[in-house]
Amino acid sequence: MVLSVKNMTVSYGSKKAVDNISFTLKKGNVIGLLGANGAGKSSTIAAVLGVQKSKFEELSILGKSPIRNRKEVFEQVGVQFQETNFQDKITVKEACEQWQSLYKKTGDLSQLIQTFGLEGKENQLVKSLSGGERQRLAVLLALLPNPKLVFLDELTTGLDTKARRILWQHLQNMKKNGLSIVLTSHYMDEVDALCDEIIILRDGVTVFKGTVSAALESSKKTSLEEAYLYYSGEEDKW
Ligand SMILES: Nc1ncnc2c1ncn2[C@@H]1O[C@H](COP(=O)(O)OP(=O)(O)OP(=O)(O)O)[C@@H](O)[C@H]1O
Repeated sequence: MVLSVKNMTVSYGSKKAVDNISFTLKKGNVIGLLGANGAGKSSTIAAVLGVQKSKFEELSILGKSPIRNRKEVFEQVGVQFQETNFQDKITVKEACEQWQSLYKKTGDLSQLIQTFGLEGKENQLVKSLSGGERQRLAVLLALLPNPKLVFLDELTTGLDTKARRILWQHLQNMKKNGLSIVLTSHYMDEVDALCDEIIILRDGVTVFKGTVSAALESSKKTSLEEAYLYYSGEEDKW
């Protein structure tokens, strides 16, 4: 297993933000964490990465503890944050080089710059990139260590239709080459295109875990969006 989480709970004071979540992820598979705003997706990722305190029976990434074997594990793991905080006066190239220096081995930077449509923008300040370009840079940085597992938080928020489809295509190819992905998304077309399995969280509780087709079957809905709304408790709620 690339990732194994058993009975993990994240609490903020007396509030349980994630209640007893369990899941596993195999090589080359994609799992989607879904749920309304505040359902516990980011807290789950932070706890799995070991940056948020949690209680658990088991937590292992590539067979090791991300807490005890932090350095070793994170050589092989990429993380895209919802809002990557870049320094004010840093260029695209400098941001990539800074990120590269954190890892012993990285993938081919110029290839990735091409893949993510940032060629010709290497010397541009990151803060002057468009929102979509900055988002693509954040995904590029997550993939820069040539990871075995990558965490993508709100992967294509802010990307236009074409950019989303190109990105899905790239991820599907990387998946075929064995990349495992944990992603959060509010877009069910994206989930449908990429995920082998989904977990739907509602107030921190896992209300559905399984494949997209199992979600359709058990909810008796005809689209993933409807099934998602049914499970997440967002139906008819503003
Ligand atoms: N540091 C914190 N202290 C107290 N409560 C927190 C903290 N971080 C998150 N929470 C609460 O925990 C719950 C889960 O938040 P989390 O950010 O994990 O949700 P999410 O599913 O990622 O939401 P979104 O879709 O809006 O990003 C929310 O009710 C949130 O207000």
